[in-house]
Amino acid sequence: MTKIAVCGAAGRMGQRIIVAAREAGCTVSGALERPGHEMVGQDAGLIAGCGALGIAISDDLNAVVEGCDVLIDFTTPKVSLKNLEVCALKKKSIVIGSTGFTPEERALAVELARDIPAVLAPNMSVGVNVCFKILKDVAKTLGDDFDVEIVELHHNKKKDAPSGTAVRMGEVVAEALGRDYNKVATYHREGICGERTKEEIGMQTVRGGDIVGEHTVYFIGMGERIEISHRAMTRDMFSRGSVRAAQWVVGKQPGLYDMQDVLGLK
Ligand SMILES: NC(=O)c1ccc[n+]([C@@H]2O[C@H](COP(=O)([O-])OP(=O)(O)OC[C@H]3O[C@@H](n4cnc5c(N)ncnc54)[C@H](O)[C@@H]3O)[C@@H](O)[C@H]2O)c1
Ligand SMILES: O=C(O)C1=N[C@H](C(=O)O)CCC1
Repeated sequence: MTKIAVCGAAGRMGQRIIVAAREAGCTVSGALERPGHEMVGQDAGLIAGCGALGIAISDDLNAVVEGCDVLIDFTTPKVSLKNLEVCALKKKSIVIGSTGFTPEERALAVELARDIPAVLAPNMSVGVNVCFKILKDVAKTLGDDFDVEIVELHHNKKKDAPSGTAVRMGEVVAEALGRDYNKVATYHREGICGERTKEEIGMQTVRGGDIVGEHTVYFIGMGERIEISHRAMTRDMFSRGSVRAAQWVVGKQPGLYDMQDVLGLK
């Protein structure tokens, strides 16, 4: 039985991951929260709503990592990089779902995962990862004749924008079209901003209420339009995906993997 520890245990995702780990027959060996969090000391299972587990939420990163096979971390990029560093020191695996990494932070993650197997993915759902695959084919087939715009919608508590999933969708499309995402991504249009260039990929963000997560990539041509959409109705496919990644990653060769590797979609 895989021993899973969860970082961000009292968060929206952390709670669902604890439930998913139990449902998958894994042992929840530890649960972490930030020092000073009001849930530190409380039973992780009671907080997640799946009954007492006898595992108190802790703020002791070293002790929790020591006791697990793999740490599942849904927090923030800075916290995730620290967790990756500690997992590397203790030769443990890690699955990171946090989003909002800068290119420099991502490069650091690759470096830190040199000696341990790690998964870093902006979206753990099967559906979104199948969309990544479809988007590559569609973009390649349509080529430069269609304008690409990406719109994402999330809840009003989300801290990063655009979503990690939207950024990855933009990267996949840009790569398929032979463009540099960092040069062609267009996050803002206001005033007399001029006609749209052929290369740009528009990225639009909507925030409100309790939207779990919705993404649409528009391929807009002359007289026709293709829309590829994914709508998440609950967080459960993210949490189940992260547990699947945790079970997969333990024992793999060191290096930084993504969900496409886990699902065999490459
Ligand atoms: N990859 C995916 O499939 C996927 C799906 C959903 C959310 N996310 C991402 O996961 C992250 C978390 O999302 P959320 O909605 O659960 O947020 P949240 O704010 O509900 O939960 C984050 C939790 O991390 C805790 N935390 C902060 N610093 C910590 C530290 N130093 N040690 C331990 N815990 C710490 C917070 O107290 C909080 O409880 C975001 O980056 C989000 O974009 C990814
Ligand atoms: O709720 C969130 O936050 C989500 N974040 C991920 C992202 O940024 O792509 C995945 C969907 C939910």
